[in-house]
Amino acid sequence: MRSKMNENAIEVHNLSKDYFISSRGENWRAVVKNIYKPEKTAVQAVKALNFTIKNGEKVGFIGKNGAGKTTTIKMLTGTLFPSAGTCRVNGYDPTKRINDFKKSISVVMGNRSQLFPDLTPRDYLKLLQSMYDIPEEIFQKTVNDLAQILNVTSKLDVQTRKLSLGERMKVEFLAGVATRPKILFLDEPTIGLDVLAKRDIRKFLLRLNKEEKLTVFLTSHDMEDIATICDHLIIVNSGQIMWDGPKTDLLERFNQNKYITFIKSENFIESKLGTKIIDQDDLSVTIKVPVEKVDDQIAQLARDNQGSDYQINDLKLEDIILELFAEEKEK
Ligand SMILES: Nc1ncnc2c1ncn2[C@@H]1O[C@H](COP(=O)(O)OP(=O)(O)OP(=O)(O)O)[C@@H](O)[C@H]1O
Repeated sequence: MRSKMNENAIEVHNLSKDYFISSRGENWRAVVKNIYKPEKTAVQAVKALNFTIKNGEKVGFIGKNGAGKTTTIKMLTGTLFPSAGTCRVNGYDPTKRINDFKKSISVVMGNRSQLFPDLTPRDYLKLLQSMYDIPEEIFQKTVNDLAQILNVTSKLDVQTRKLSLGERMKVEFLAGVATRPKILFLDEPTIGLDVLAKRDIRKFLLRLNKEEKLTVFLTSHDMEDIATICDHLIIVNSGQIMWDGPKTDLLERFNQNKYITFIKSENFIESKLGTKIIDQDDLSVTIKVPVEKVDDQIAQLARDNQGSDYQINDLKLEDIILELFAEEKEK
């Protein structure tokens, strides 16, 4: 049943997913035994997730490989049943897979195309138009506007198999939003794309979010994607939530420090630094220093003749997330 207006876009309560995999056995005896009585081991991919996403938020769902991101998206979009817990998406229970629910969301996966290689994008879009029963005039305007923002107008009548990866992904995006979903789920959507294609897609998402209040749920290993698009971050580790909150809160938590990167001198001695090394190679080294100590630290390094070409940088989102994972490991 549809819940009331002004609802949250996504509500997740204790959502869990276990996969069961059968082991083949270490020797032929075990293999034969397994045929008659298969032994199954459970993989806990998602462990009791709880989070809420408001309408119109742009959420970055971040985690290392195997953290449970795709599994979560599959449960939120109704392609996988949870082992425990519940979720509501646009007020619907995804497991019911009713048409109104399916029409209210779209999914774009960077590694799986939804287009038909033999059709042109325009033919595919017409198919969507009739499936979603969208009036001709509105649909044409939507497609033309969106194609222009994405710089793919000239590609709409080219057979899909002849498009480059970037052009195809742009058409996937276009098709994803041409049906006017309320939530767009994106799983690694810019994987393998060049900087220009990424820029067009980021601009496109920000515009749709602003103008249409489209809720965006994005998983990406590209921290530039996350940093430019998202305002709410959920970081997962081994199927559990490690951080859930506004991006600004996370940046603030780490903004008491700066990174200093410099070229090592011939006299460079690690033990003289007196501070944590973040990264180093044969040529350069990066250290983390509290903001108020940056000047003193550089003066000291210069006095000790430790290096040259000092550069002071803020911690980027990518660095912060790496530090969060490091903190978690130390616990
Ligand atoms: N069909 C499946 N059967 C068994 N185990 C699975 C299946 N799909 C995923 N897993 C396991 O569940 C865990 C979570 O996988 P998932 O694909 O959700 O991670 P992810 O965060 O999306 O990773 P990536 O960033 O690499 O895409 C992993 O340990 C994975 O091996």
